[in-house]
Amino acid sequence: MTRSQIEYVLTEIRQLTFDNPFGPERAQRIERMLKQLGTPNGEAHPLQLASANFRKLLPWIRSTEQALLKQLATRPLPEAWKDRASCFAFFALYHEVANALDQLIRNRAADSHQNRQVYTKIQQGVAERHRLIEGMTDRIWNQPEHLFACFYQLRRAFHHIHHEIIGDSTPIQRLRMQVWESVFTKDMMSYQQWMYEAVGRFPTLILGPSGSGKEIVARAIGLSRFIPYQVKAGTFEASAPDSFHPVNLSALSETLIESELFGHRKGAFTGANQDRAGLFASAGAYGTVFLDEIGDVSESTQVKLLRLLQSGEYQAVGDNQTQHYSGKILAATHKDLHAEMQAGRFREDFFYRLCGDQVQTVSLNEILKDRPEELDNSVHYICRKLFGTDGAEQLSPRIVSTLQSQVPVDYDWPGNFRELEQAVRNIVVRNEYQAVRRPPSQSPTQQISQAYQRSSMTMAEWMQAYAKQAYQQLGSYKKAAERLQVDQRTIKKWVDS
Ligand SMILES: Nc1ncnc2c1ncn2[C@@H]1O[C@H](COP(=O)(O)OP(=O)(O)OP(=O)(O)O)[C@@H](O)[C@H]1O
Repeated sequence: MTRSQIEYVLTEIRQLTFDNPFGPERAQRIERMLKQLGTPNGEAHPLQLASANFRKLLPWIRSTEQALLKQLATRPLPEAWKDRASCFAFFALYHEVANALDQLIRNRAADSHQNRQVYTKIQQGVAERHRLIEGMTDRIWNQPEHLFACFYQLRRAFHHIHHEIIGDSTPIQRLRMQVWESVFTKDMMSYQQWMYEAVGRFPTLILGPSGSGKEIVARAIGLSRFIPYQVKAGTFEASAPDSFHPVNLSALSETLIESELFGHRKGAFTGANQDRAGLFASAGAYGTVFLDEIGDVSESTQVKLLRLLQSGEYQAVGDNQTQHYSGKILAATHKDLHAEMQAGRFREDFFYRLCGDQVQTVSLNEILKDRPEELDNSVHYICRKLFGTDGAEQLSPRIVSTLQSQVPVDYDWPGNFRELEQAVRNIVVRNEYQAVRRPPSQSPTQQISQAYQRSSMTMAEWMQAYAKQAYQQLGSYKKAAERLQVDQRTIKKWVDS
């Protein structure tokens, strides 16, 4: 290879190393590089989880590396190339061990023998590239165990985001990019050098309509956390596949929520027959607790969670000893939290503590508007989950055509993917799906003014709607009762009815 070819590859690979793998720039860059470099002579790279173009590019990496090392045997690296050469070494070594990392991910159980084999490969890989990384003083190169932990995290994140968040529409591509950034930030280099611990603990709020994949996004983020590797034990400090701890807060009573999250002591309440550790204790420092339906929790739980977010401190129910949680918190809701805050049902301080970062999921309607073919993809994905690959091949074309003939073209899928899953099951069983159209949603003010013009509400409905409007506007039962000059309990009865 010529010197200018080597320099070109070094420059582009530096960009490629830190490009978001789910962004359009990466695919464009790879295509440009292949155009510039031509088809490689080497064997196709056996990397499994990669696009065809990327596999074609990898032999170029190998030959650039050989040419570079040959050149380095006679003269030192130009100063301006050093940083790029180190990135190049990172990229080349990562892809050399990527299949072995995939194997670790597939083999869910911790296996110290397998971990040690990959670790040794990384150590050898660093040694072989010592001339490419000369002068580099950062942790990545001086602690192979840190490099291993970074590689393992990168691969896990790629794997989970790729496999969990399905679809080729633009909004879904954007969502995958957003999730990658939520894990690694936009500055991957600083993340891997020194930000990984702190950023890993940033709480993240996932917002979006019901059934639009908030839990899927939470799983992808939670399972992609950085976990240090312990050389002596041959294990990671926590088991990655067991590090995600979800809880649906709307399904539990107040006492159960606190017991589930914080644990309880024996005798703390009726039925507490023995001590029990809560989710925060089980999750540990490298775990993630996912608080689903956070918009539904009471003020008292919000206060306890706020304390935990601020100081890491909490107490088990019936215990006065303080415990600490230093893992990650993810929370999700389909509710409009700004409206909830205005109405006084969601604390502002809690909201701001929760959203170290925010991710917004996408409705099925938005996806289908952008790319109608996604209906086929989603149905195929759902059928594969229900009946396996062969079943999906057989069933999904029939299901798609039934949907197309029975569901109006402009149907907006209010229940999102969950509704589509239901539709698939209905068609499998009864060969039909009856989509229920909802009336377009109106604000309380619109409803009241229409009803006023048409005199279409009963007196009781009128009082109820008026009380709700006052409650939403003023933010508390007390203030609404004062304004409407009625008893607070009356307001509460109307609002909650
Ligand atoms: N992009 C997608 N493609 C196909 N199926 C999806 C997608 N996103 C979500 N699903 C499926 O839709 C169902 C609902 O997803 P999930 O539980 O994550 O939604 P949610 O937003 O958390 O809902 P809720 O607000 O009710 O908790 C799941 O079975 C999931 O597998």
